[in-house]
Amino acid sequence: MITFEEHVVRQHPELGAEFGWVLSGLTLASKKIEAQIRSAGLSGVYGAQGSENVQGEAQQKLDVVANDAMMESLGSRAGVAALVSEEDEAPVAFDADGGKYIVIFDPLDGSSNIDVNVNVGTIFSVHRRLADGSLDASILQEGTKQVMGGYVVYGPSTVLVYTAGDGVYGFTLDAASGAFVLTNEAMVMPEQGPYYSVNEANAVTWPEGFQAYVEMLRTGGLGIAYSSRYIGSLVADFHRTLLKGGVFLYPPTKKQPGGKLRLLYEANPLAFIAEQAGGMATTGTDRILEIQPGKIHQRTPFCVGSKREMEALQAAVGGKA
Ligand SMILES: O=P(O)(O)OC[C@H]1O[C@](O)(COP(=O)(O)O)[C@@H](O)[C@@H]1O
Ligand SMILES: [Mg+2]
Ligand SMILES: [Mg+2]
Repeated sequence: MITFEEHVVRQHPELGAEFGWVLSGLTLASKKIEAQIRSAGLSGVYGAQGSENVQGEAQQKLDVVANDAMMESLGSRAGVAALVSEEDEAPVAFDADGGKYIVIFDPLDGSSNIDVNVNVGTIFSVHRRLADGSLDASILQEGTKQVMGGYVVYGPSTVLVYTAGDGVYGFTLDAASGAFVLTNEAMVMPEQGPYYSVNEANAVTWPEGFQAYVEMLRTGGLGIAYSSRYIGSLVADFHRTLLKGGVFLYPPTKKQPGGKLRLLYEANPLAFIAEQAGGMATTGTDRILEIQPGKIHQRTPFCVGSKREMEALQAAVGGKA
């Protein structure tokens, strides 16, 4: 039995003892979040909090519970310079001078699905604090600089997936031991898959290239009779795409011409995992991991999936293949 912490420390001794603390903070927080989700109906934490986050989105009670769990579990750890959350306007600095790592996260992804008992998750990205830069510069690094990208899906099983740049590994929370145990060694995304995943209600407001692309998938242009799947929890839609192949898209829309999903704590960690698994992640035209972030809550169009579907997308929307 190999646990998540043991796996990372064995594969990446260069990350140092402080990184072990970051890992134990991440697993502690996700176990707290999973326990709250499992008993949400009993403890009355379903529903809206009655407040908005910095992005003007209605916060759910569980968004706040999950954010508190991440802040408490990671903030007290040696090695953490700052935490950046979807739910907080500004970074929260802890050991800004001594801490080596910055953890950026979406504490609970898929909020709109919480009350109906559909899979939700936590997405995280870890950067090194730059020795000679400000905290802001350390936070606003390109996705290629990530030390680790990962997520936890709270589904029928609680599953953690991570990459630190040498492949993708999956772990399942073992209720008996309370540990995330290695269950998916060296995960590889199929080269082509049976599903496309997109909120088609927005189709009429997508740029033309995206409309033509989805129409091409629907009419057998890639030689497969696709099925559509859309959960509306990015983390769960991504997890399926990683395991089964295909493509997930959140194109620009009339309402959100710059895209909906957030670069630092949604797109970047998942793009890192996708590439490490043999897939691709772009805005349609540009590689996600090479975008220079300008602000912490920046949004981006996000397209991720198998090589075959992604190359066809690049061709349809005029990007670099
Ligand atoms: O409802 P839409 O517009 O299809 O958007 C769904 C997307 O929004 C999100 O719920 C946004 O995440 P949060 O719940 O963390 O705000 C993604 O998980 C999902 O992919
Ligand atoms: Mg999210
Ligand atoms: Mg969220």
